[in-house]
Parts: sequence; structure tokens; C-alpha cells
Amino acid sequence: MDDRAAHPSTEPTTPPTTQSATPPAADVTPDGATREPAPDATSGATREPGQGEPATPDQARPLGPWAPLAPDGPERNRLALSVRSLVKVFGSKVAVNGIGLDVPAGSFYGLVGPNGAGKTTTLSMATGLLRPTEGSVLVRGLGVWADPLAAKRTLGVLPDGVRLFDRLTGEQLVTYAGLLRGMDRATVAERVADLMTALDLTADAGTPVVDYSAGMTKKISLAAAMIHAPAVLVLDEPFESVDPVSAANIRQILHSYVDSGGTVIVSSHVMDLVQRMCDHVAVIAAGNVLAAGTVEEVRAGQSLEDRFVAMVGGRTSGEGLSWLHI
Ligand SMILES: Nc1ncnc2c1ncn2[C@@H]1O[C@H](COP(=O)(O)OP(=O)(O)OP(=O)(O)O)[C@@H](O)[C@H]1O
Repeated sequence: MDDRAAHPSTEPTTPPTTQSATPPAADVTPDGATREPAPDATSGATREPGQGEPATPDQARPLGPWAPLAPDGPERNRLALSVRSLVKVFGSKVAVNGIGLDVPAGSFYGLVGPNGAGKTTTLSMATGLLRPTEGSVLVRGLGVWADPLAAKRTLGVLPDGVRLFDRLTGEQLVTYAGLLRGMDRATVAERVADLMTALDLTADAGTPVVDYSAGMTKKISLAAAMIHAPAVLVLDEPFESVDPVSAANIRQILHSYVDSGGTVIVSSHVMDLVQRMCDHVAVIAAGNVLAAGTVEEVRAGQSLEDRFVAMVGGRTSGEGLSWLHI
């Protein structure tokens, strides 16, 4: 079944993304607020502890203390994420080469690209985990690097390859993430129980995360990213190592979240999954956006996988490995 058909996006179609010549964002330090951000238990990044009133989980209306963005407002207010001329250089390596992306609010947005394309680097800069060499990022109109505390309040992030406080149990880790977000203990306890059930982790709630399998670790990280019901979820490879039943449950949770007005940005290598699950997609290769828009626009009548291979190239015949043939 086509997941998207069952869960249509709440946002009108937008034209394919174009690069922009917007000048780089100022290299601004946190905005002079009197409170220092607390270390983040789940990602090692800094996050702001104070939050608005926690909301009651309710799939019929927005989950968090954020209002849906007005579909008829100015363009920057209709975008959950807006990336302009983003560059990241590591020594002599240009990992991200002037990327521009517009993610409509209320969309389920896929980011695809070959290994080393720059997806993780882009998402890390978009969520304030990695400082860009150049460029600007707005989350719901708030500058991630100009106004990091305000921008990060609206984000839930599942980073790739970032250490967790894995001596905590799964339950403790997610509880800690909720408390860092300034939520009250009763609400945190309620949501932790809900998340453990939804992600099939209840039986392992008391197990240290260091003893979790790769898939369980992915799921507990996802729970920590969702506990405060953020407006925008940025998930780097959320389905990697996750079993098919858990993956279906997670997809259902994410679709309900999008239906309620939330935005999901997800990176994945599984084209079929992205085609079925997402309503928008961007193809990245060698630090550049090759195509971006609705899934229908980007795949242009082909399967997303065929379109991806045609755009990205790099297929080899496997010749030269004759020694492997038995
Ligand atoms: N800290 C770093 N120092 C040096 N080079 C880096 C660093 N992080 C990433 N790179 C390089 O930047 C490029 C993009 O890496 P990135 O992890 O963003 O790719 P990706 O698209 O997420 O890849 P994959 O699909 O394999 O996860 C790669 O060539 C990588 O080697």
C-alpha cells in the first residue's frame, strides 16, 4: 500500500528547490540570554532547558506547544526549514557545497544521496550540531545560528553517530531528555511510558542503553527526540537496523505526527521507503542538491530508485573481481 496515499500531506505542493545567493549567516554566538543551554543527554549538543507548557499527546491536534504555521503567511513562515548557500569544508574536503533547501511546514521530507554525499553534514548544520563554514539556516523562521536557543526549542533531532549517555537505562535516558526540555516530571513519566510502549521497548526500559542492540538504540534515540513534541523532527537514518514491525510502527507514528501539523525530515538510503513514505524529497550528491521538490516531481514518472541511479550514476559492472568467483 502507498503510505502517502493513506496519509496525504497537509501542505500544498511547492516548486522544486533552487539555490540562493543569500549571503552567509553571521557567525553569532548564543543570543545573550541569561540562561546557559544545558548539555544534551541524547546528542552531546547544547540545548535550551526552558520550554513552554507541555501539551497533552493527542493525535487529533498538534502535539506540541507550537502553533501550525499559517499556509497563507509570508513564504519564510510557511517553511519548517530553509537552508541557503550552506557550505562545510573539512580541511581540503568540501563536504557541502552551497546547498539550498526549502522544507514546507507539514511535509514529510526525504533526503537521499549516495554514501558521502553530505546528508549528515547538512542535517548536522541544519540542527545546530555543526557550525557551517558559510550559509544560513532558518527553522520556522528562526536562525539556527543567529538565534540558536529559540530555533532549537522547535527541533527534535535524531543525529547519526553521536554518543549517548549510554550508562543510563532507556527509561532514564528518555526521562532525562524530557527534563532537559523543561517538562514537568509527571508529563515526562506519562510520555516515557507511552513512547516505550509505542516503540516496543517496555520490557527493556530498565536495561542500560549500552546493552541495547543497534535497532533498540535507534528507537530509544527516537523516543528522546520526540519526548517534547517538537514542531520539526530531523531524523538521520531512523530506520537503520530497525526491524520491519518496529519500522512500520514508527512510520505510523510519524504519519500521525505529520497529519497533526508536524514536519519530518528524514535521511535514508532506501528509495522505495522514501517513495512510499515521503511527500517531498531532495537528492544530494557530492555536496550539491541535484533535484528537490515533491516526490512526484523528482521521480518524473520513474521509480525514485531508477531516477536516483540515473541522476547520481556510479553503477559498476562488478568486473575486476573475477578472483571472487568460486
Ligand atoms: N568531521 C569530518 N572531517 C572530515 N571529513 C568529514 C567529516 N565529516 C564528514 N566528512 C566528509 O564529508 C563528506 C560527507 O559526509 P557525510 O557524513 O555528510 O555524508 P552522508 O551523505 O551522510 O554519507 P552516508 O550516506 O554514507 O552516511 C564525506 O566525504 C566525509 O568523509
